[in-house]
Amino acid sequence: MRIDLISLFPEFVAQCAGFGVVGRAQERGLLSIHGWNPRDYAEGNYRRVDDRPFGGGPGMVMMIDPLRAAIRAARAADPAPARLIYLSPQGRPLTQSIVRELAGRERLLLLCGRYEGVDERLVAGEVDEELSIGDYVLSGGELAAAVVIDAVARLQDGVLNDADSAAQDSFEADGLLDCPHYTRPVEHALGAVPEVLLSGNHAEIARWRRRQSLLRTRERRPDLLAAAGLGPEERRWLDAQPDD
Ligand SMILES: c1cc(-c2cnc[nH]2)ccn1
Repeated sequence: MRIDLISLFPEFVAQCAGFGVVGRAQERGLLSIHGWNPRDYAEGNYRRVDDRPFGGGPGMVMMIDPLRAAIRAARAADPAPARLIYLSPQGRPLTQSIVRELAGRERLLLLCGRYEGVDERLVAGEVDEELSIGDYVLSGGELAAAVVIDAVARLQDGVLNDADSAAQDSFEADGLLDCPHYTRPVEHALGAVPEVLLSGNHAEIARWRRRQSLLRTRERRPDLLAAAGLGPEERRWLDAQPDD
């Protein structure tokens, strides 16, 4: 997968993407990330990329032309077509199913705004879709872009090894919250490891983990249960008393 990033701080995202699974994916040629800085396309002595908002108010707005030139340069750098995704609080909330859809694309173009945002005419004229990673305001879209890159990189063929893929299970496999995890020591002042996990009975361990995921999801994110497609035994678990 090729990812082109239009940002005033492309190195910020490249740094975030340089560690762990995503860093390894780049080293192995499974993922490439290219940065395009609108300031490199800004004109005038000060290479201006932002200006005051019409209508007054605080902050600055990113100007159309430097962004548009950077977007065009990014598109021209590779023949593969790509939709332009603008990371903004006004976007569609990012979910694992959206991540799966993005991960299937050959190429992503990610636009990161700064300041109060981007001139709406650029959004209307160039942006294909807007994505939000949550209902809060960041200093810019770069952290959101790093989240998208990490999530889609993990789904590229060959990126996750067996150890890594375990961490993919919860949302990826069934849309539920993950079950609790334990490791050595068995006994600790903070408590012991649940007996079933020491039993070696893999069927019982799998049932226990699934039940814990369901109970934890019901407790913390009941909104996720509707889409989980529960079987009859799982419904019984949820209908039973909490300590059954
Ligand atoms: C995506 C982008 C943003 C954001 C971009 N610029 C300020 N906040 C917030 C949430 N999700």
